Amino acid sequence: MLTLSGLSKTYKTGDTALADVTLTVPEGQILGLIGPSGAGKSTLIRCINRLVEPTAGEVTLGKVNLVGLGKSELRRQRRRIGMIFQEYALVERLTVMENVISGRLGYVPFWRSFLRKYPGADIQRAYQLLDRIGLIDHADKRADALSGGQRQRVGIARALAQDPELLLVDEPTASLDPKTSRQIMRLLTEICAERGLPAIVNIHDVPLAQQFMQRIVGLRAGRVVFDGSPDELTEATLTTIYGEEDWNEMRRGDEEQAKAEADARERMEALAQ
Ligand SMILES: Nc1ncnc2c1ncn2[C@@H]1O[C@H](COP(=O)(O)OP(=O)(O)OP(=O)(O)O)[C@@H](O)[C@H]1O
Repeated sequence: MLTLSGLSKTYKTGDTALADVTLTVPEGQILGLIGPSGAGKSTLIRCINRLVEPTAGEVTLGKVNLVGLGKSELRRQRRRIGMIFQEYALVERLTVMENVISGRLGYVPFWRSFLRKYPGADIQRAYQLLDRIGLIDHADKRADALSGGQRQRVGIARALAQDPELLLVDEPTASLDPKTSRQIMRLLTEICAERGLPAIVNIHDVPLAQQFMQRIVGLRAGRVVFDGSPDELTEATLTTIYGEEDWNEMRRGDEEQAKAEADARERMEALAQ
């Protein structure tokens, strides 16, 4: 379980990105973080593993408050948190398998990783993960030979190789087309459910969040302005989170996207006849 208490962040520039955020994410829950640009979503995710230092508040994972830990203890505690990034952050010239197993880096002595001598159990586990994400046949391919969706699958498997107790996911589908985005979200939610793994997903796509998240937290100007289930997310609440002008614009964008997808489907069907 993850608990944030009074979490705040003011950058040196004077920008207050987070103001007194308090929330608990129980085991197995997948929480979507939505809000306009600059609302503090990335800052929130980065404060949890202290890639950004919070100005005040606590981040408690299990029984450990991560705020205030010294460098080496923080490094150890970070193993408990898997990160999945928008741009996948794979090592392009390494193979799929090597990328997945690099999730074990925090656990093996430096010389072993340098010589690429991972323990047999780690290798076996990495193959199991590759099988789970449907890429076992691509194990020996270089990461740069994969499609965007496949790369994000590798990103997911690498985070899981770490055996995390929490997943932090930063805009996982921002570089993917709508269909692949749904496949990735489905995989992510299934895996969290299988393992009882809690996750916080920074997601800019509201319909995708509504379709896949169990709980949605809306941030605006660093504060939580909505915390509830996807079906409680009404037009009125979305207007509160995004502001009237931005929400209307986003909705128009979504409608145009849906229409473009429907047109493309129709054209494909006509070609197939
Ligand atoms: N390194 C930084 N130094 C100073 N200010 C920052 C820094 N990073 C973020 N900010 C400011 O903090 C606020 C929150 O930014 P953050 O990136 O967390 O928002 P976000 O909701 O993730 O936005 P987006 O959806 O555009 O990525 C913004 O006002 C931003 O300008």
